Amino acid sequence: MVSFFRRKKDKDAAAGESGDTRKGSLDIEALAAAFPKAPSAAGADGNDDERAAADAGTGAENEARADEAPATEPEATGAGAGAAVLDDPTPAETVAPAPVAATPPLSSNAQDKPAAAPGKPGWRERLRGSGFSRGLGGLFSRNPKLDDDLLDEIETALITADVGVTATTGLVEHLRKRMKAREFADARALLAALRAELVALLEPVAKPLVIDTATRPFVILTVGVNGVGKTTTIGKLARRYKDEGHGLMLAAGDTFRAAAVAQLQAWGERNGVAVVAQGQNADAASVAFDALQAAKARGVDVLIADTAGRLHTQQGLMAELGKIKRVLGKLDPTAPHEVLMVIDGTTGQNALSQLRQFHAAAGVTGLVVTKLDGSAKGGVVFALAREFGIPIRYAGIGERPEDLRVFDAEAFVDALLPDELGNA
Ligand SMILES: Nc1nc2c(ncn2[C@@H]2O[C@H](COP(=O)(O)OP(=O)(O)OP(=O)(O)O)[C@@H](O)[C@H]2O)c(=O)[nH]1
Repeated sequence: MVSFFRRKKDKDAAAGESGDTRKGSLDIEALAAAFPKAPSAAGADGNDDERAAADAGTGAENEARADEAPATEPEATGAGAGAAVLDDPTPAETVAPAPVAATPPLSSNAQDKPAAAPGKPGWRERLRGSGFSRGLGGLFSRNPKLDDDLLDEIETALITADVGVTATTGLVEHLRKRMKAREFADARALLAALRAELVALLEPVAKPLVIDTATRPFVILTVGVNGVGKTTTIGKLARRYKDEGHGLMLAAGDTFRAAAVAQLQAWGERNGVAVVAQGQNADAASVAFDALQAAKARGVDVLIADTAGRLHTQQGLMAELGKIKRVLGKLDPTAPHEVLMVIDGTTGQNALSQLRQFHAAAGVTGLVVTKLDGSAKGGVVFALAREFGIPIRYAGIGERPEDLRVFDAEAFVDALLPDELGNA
């Protein structure tokens, strides 16, 4: 049987993997529409126009470039921690832990969901609904024959699950060769081989983030497109690192979205972690600068800086990431020590062009793939691994603080594959 995707493959490969901008812009619009935000009043920063366009999902982002140079970069003054060193003299405010009762909910429904079971069973429980799991599960529940049709159907299932044409073709053609060489006794043996190949694809990128305790503070800069879960991930990381005994500070560098600063402060309050903030519309680089100064002065182990979501096509906003990095580098030439890009697992193949652009602008050193629970197809993780080889540090498998797992190639693959093989 020649699958639908086999027929479409050449066309899709040309459009999707060679960076067809028209297709990309449709994906971007869909993404922006999926995470609508009320456009805020435009500030003095020309970047606000880009942000407003992105948040309103107008598709005007390509025209709304902010061409002006980023605002004046703060100088390393040797001033005390938290000192105002900006053109805008708004002092940085360090939020001390507050009563938990005052903390707003993490999100509308996060509180009501049952916690994921710890360890590998949590992966399977959360990823069962993924497109990947459903596609292959349906296939193997029919006891298929070991033949070319089965490989075509596997190919369709993988592409449908966002694995991408290049990665899928590589996997399937290798399995086909092995089948022709009579390596497999039956379909189950083929599935076992598929599992091994999927794990082998992910193993090189399953490299946990190691906090270098000799570097103090170890600075993590989080970046990503709007609404992918950056602030939520920072909250989860704060909980994790605090539990591991690290002294922490957070920098509320998402100064665009009205609720982002409050959201981060809520996470800080809940976990007893100080948050450096200057409020909405402050210069993100200056927040990062103040926060690093404060973290150094206090001897904090880990500083995690949030940034506003930005579409990867918005050149002015992408350049702002470079500015934040440069400003951090004035206080510590080795900072940031990790540029952690958060990617929404439901984004599909558009995640590849996002990562390409963010990597070019900010030098991404690690990934967090979020929202792998629920409706995510899961396959994009394989496409990212194959194309970039950038370490995948964590997987977000829910909204609760404990729903951030160190990325584990075997646990992830087993959670996606039919029950009889997966031992997660
Ligand atoms: N189901 C699920 N939801 C998640 C996960 N991570 C984050 N979210 C949700 O995604 C939504 C957006 O998360 P935020 O942390 O606000 O995203 P952001 O990237 O900071 O957003 P911007 O500031 O607009 O760029 C929230 O409703 C989160 O609860 C995850 O792993 N699974």
